[in-house]
Amino acid sequence: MLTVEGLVKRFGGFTAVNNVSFRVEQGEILGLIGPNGSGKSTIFNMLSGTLIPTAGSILFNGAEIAGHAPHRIINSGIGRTFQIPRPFHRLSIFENVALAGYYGQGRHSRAKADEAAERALHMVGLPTNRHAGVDGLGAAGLKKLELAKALATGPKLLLADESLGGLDEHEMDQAADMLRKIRDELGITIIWVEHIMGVLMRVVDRVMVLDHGEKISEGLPSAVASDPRVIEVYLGADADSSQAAAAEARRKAGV
Ligand SMILES: Nc1ncnc2c1ncn2[C@@H]1O[C@H](COP(=O)(O)OP(=O)(O)OP(=O)(O)O)[C@@H](O)[C@H]1O
Repeated sequence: MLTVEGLVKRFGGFTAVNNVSFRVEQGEILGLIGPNGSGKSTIFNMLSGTLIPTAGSILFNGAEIAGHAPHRIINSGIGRTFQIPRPFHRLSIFENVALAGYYGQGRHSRAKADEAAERALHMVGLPTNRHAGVDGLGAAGLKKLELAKALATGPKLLLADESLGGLDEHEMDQAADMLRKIRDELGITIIWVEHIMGVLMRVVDRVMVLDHGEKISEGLPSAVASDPRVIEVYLGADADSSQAAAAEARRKAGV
């Protein structure tokens, strides 16, 4: 479904993403992890059109989309959530999601956007009535709203950016289960960027690990969690604590 080849992003003389290639198959959940500043968001920003790659190719269902504007990319079927939810506070929950549907589906039909909003809100478990406000939503509710907005755009591929930040353990499990449900029930392919490795490992089919803008490991969660390069760079240089964290990740991943 998605084939990325030789993706590069430079900011001046600094290379944030250096020659990264990967594929995502239809119906897969790919986890994208790496330490702070390793290039995860920069890759998402290139996939969603907010950044233009310095070099490389992004083929989505066979068509080149590298450098396309965000609205073209959304209309072609790639939706995304953002790390920091920024809803319109003067609009209701429903209106926020319907607006995303109106913009994202490129159909300019109010009725279709409303339908998409209703389905998306139902999927994530938020109220579908027209008037419930955004301000009462806590961290978990705002994450759900973010997800509903992305779903209302009608994605075939969903880029989920750090969906678990700010959630407690129970909410994290629920959010991870939600991503799997979106894949299982709606058939949406997902790339999931996340810091919290344990929960991610339980849900994804494959993981790709970045460090300093380069891909350092890729594979099944069980193999990646015990890859010495991942233990060293992602889990920290301290051998004892990194081994313990890897063991914990494997325990949570059930491997
Ligand atoms: N617009 C920009 N201009 C200059 N440097 C940037 C820009 N955007 C990102 N960077 C740098 O590129 C590198 C990769 O950043 P990026 O946000 O992609 O990392 P990340 O893996 O998503 O980090 P985090 O986990 O903290 O979100 C960082 O060193 C960052 O400072």
